[in-house]
Amino acid sequence: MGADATANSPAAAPPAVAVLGSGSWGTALAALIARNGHRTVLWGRDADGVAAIDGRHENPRYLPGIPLPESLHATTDLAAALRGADLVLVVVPSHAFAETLRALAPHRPAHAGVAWATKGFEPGSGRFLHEVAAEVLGESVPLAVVTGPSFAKEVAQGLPTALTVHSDDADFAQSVAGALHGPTFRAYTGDDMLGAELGGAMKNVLAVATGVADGMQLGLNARAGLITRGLNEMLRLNHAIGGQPETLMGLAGLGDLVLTCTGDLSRNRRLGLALGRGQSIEDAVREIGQVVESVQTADEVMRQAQRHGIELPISSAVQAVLHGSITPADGLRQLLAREQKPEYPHELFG
Ligand SMILES: NC(=O)C1=CN([C@@H]2O[C@H](COP(=O)(O)OP(=O)(O)OC[C@H]3O[C@@H](n4cnc5c(N)ncnc54)[C@H](OP(=O)(O)O)[C@@H]3O)[C@@H](O)[C@H]2O)C=CC1
Ligand SMILES: O=C(CO)COP(=O)(O)O
Repeated sequence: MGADATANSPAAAPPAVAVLGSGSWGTALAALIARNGHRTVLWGRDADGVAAIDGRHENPRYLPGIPLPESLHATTDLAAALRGADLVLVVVPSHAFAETLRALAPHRPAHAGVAWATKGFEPGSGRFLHEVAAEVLGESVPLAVVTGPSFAKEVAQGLPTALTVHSDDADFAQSVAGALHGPTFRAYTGDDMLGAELGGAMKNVLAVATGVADGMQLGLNARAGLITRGLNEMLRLNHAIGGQPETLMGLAGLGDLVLTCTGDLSRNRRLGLALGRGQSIEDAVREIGQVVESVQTADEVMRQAQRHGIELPISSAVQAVLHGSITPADGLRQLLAREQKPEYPHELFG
């Protein structure tokens, strides 16, 4: 039997990772990757928060009381965070996505691909984030989206989680998934960035709808009906834009929809609950005190729907409620008054 050529060669060092965005999700993912043994640097813009992560190994504003690994370093210096990185993971809100990419571009090591765990579209244009990334970074840079049902707090606590990494570049998807995958974290891969981004964006809007229904105490039947008809809205828009249906039936769609529509850790669901109980959107967003992506995403989902001539009654009602042009009770009346019809009038899985 021949000798194993790799037996005596040193193991390749795991890729060094720069995580950009030190809110709850960026911190949780950076902690996960550091615990997996990667050299990990977290960049944030808030000097006090960064100092606490780097010095006390805690993010007191976004993940209070959860110990972070000592091996995780944090900095406000973007160039320093990116120095020596083999992989960049962007985890800022969607409204800061393009500006963060423009800021990182001059400092990105030439071989480092860029992934993001941001959910939403570019506000104002409705562009998919992979379109923004390709334009800012260039077509040759490996790109990937990280998405799926994953509350930051639970990931930071080491609770079991599964998510998915989609990229046109299978090797890059594998490398990003490899950095995330660990004893309590399963990272799957796929090649459908369109579907994956659509699912992650739309579920935030639909979580507001179920939150509103629960806030109005409409019952468990209403919640299940909204989740399922919400999935139908996702599938129909996904079909129109050319995403793969199985992506929406997996972690990036159904999985995240169920989590966000039913889990009270969701900020989008909590916004809906508050609106359903009669609170104003301004007060609700202030009380939540973190990013609530649906506020902008509802407009961009409807922009996509109009572009493709697709009717999305639940998403449209959420948009109107978020703009204050109808009350939650009006939204409910509108949905219940719609004509009776087949559950699946069109071919979605062909
Ligand atoms: N939290 C979660 O469980 C999950 C979140 N996501 C997605 O991750 C993305 C980030 O959300 P999340 O971490 O939860 O949000 P948080 O509200 O927890 O934190 C937002 C972070 O973004 C920073 N930020 C805001 N604007 C800018 C900017 N212009 N430039 C740089 N940094 C900025 C904030 O900095 P500062 O504190 O200085 O304001 C803060 O560090 C969202 O798209 C969200 O949908 C996806 C999956 C799970
Ligand atoms: O995306 C998330 C879970 O997968 C987090 O949801 P919220 O942004 O509604 O908190």
